[in-house]
Amino acid sequence: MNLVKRLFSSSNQQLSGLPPTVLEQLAVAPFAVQKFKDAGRGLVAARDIQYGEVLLTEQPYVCCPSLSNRRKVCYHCLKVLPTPQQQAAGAAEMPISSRSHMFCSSSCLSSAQASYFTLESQLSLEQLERHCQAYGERFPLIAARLALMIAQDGMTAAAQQQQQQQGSDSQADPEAGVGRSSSDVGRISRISRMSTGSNGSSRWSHTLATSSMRSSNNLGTTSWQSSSSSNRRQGRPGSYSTKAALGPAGDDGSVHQQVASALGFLCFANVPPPPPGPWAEAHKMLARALAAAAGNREQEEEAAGLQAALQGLDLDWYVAVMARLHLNTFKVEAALPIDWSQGHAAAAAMLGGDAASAGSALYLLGSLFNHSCEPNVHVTFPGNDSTAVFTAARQIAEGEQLFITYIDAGQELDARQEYLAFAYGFRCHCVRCCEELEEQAKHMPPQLP
Ligand SMILES: C[S@@+](CC[C@H](N)C(=O)[O-])C[C@H]1O[C@@H](n2cnc3c(N)ncnc32)[C@H](O)[C@@H]1O
Repeated sequence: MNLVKRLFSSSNQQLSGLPPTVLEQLAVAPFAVQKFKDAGRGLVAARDIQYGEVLLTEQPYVCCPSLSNRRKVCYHCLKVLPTPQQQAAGAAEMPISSRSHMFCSSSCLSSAQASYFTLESQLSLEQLERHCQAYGERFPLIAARLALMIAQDGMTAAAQQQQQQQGSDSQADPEAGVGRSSSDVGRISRISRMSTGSNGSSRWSHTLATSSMRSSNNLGTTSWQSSSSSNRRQGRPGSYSTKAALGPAGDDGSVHQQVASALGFLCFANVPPPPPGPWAEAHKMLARALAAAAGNREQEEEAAGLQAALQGLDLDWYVAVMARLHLNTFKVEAALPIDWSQGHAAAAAMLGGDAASAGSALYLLGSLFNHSCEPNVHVTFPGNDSTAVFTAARQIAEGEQLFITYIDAGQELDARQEYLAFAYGFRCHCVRCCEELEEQAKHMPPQLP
């Protein structure tokens, strides 16, 4: 514990931005956060760790099912749903269907409704889903879920504020406005802040990097290319920090601020303006769907609250979110039932493509694990849902850095190096890569003088 505190306090300013939930988990974890020269923050064993020890069990901050397996997993927690045979045998809880989405339990449906699904059920994300299918993208759907969480909160906050105001107006002098409670005032200012962002203007065109901004991003000097070949671009020095674009972080209780605080602490890819075309296209589709929902609302206050929230979800916000999702999202691997009647999809599932994935999820503390092609920590999803369990893959000594693998570590050296540079913007110098590079160099033909 002392080591955790020492490492934590001796590290740079970025660590003070860790969200409270992450700090709580870190306080009981057998590891600490440390800053590394070439890899940004990472996690280090705070004591000797035994092989097979569970280091962390984490729920996702946000997750989303893969398009190909949407009807096989819970729309909220990604739990694999019982097969029709299991349902018929009465061996499992019956899934609940709502608006063509499946939920594993009524509590998952209620949690989804309280967060994003009430609003989502009133609009269509079909166009965005088609776009994701066309580009093989999964992150726009997570960004959409975050946007729905923020928009639904803006909408309900405005409606509640109206109700409270009506209640207090009937008791107090309406002209003096003395019936407005302090929480009303907080909500009013919160909605107006959400609509203008941190500086009240669009940030995309004029927020250029300064060296201090770049230093808050561990990719500041590296090149980055998106994992989607359709939006390849080279990260250049001179691109800017996108943290401000997430909106003001804080604790006024709004989901917008919570999301800004949570995502603001994650590392992100430098995305120089203009934004990648497919990102701008996807954002337009999302904004259109949300705006249509605002237009369809009967309650004036709700519509106004939704409109106000939407202004904070501009293209800058979207790019800032996507720049984080690309570097930090995990694929949730689950034991999905294989439908052998779907020959092609069954083959893809066997080969471990997207068909084998329950979905994608973002973990806040889990995002601090750096990569090695010979990891000492394994990530599994033993509950067949989005709860990630990080386990020691061997005995680890106090002070050793903890690594997971971001890729299929069974690949050859060149493929691993190429993919890590392409998708995560770094050159891997793990022990295995260094040894294999050395071996490769021995077999290179001698250079002519
Ligand atoms: C999921 S984050 C890991 C935490 C990150 N280091 C941070 O400061 O938040 C992924 C990013 O960390 C950096 N990274 C992870 N493993 C690395 C490694 N072995 N060598 C260099 N950079 C690494 C890369 O910039 C990568 O895009």
